[in-house]
Amino acid sequence: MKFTDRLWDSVESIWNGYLEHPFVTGLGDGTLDQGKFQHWLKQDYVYLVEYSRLMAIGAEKSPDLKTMSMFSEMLHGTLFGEMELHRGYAAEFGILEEELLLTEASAVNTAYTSYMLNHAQRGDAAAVAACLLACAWSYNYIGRSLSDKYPEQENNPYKQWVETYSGEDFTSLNGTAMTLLNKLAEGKPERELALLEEIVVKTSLYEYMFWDMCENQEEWPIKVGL
Ligand SMILES: Cc1ncc(C[n+]2csc(CCO)c2C)c(N)n1
Repeated sequence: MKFTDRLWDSVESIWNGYLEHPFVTGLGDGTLDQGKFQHWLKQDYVYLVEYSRLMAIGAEKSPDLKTMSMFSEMLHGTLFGEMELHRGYAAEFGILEEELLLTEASAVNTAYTSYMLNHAQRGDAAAVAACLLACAWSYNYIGRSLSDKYPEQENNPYKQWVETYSGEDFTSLNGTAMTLLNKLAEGKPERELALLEEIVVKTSLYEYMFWDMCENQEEWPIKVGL
């Protein structure tokens, strides 16, 4: 049994919760409020900057060249594939990239990226791969589920979103993330596997909190004007 099969059993119920989340169903049927989507766009752009640091840490901690190439492939896919989707939507809304980059990360966003960076810095390459997995896998899972459930996408303003995350490039990046963790987890004792599993479950819960944060357009509980 692959390590990712064991992980699937631990996250399945959380991930099925994403599919019922109003933000996610709104993306699928096109009814999502534009202000909520723009909140996601801005928060996610600065999230992806921190997420990119993870893959650079993974490359640095890689035990061999093949592993380094896989982290690097994901880093390239994020900076030049995924973030291009954000830049495209931002241009449609008249938002400049500088404005995206000036977004102050919300409380949930900060907690999520800090959690991953903490594990990535303290742990080995397997811990870094565990931090990356839920993000790549769950978005591909959501994208594919939405394109099955809502095959009629012609008038959906979020069509590009659904197509990007369900498409070949992201399915392949997700495959890389899964192979990477399965390979790095090989031969590890149960105590270490349990920690990797905890990271994947906690990041899955953070993913749920990120959807909630976007649905409710949350930032921080009190505005202090930093
Ligand atoms: C909060 C949040 N979680 C996951 C993703 C999706 N994602 C992050 S990296 C990656 C793979 C390589 O780009 C994918 C699919 C996101 N955008 N925002």
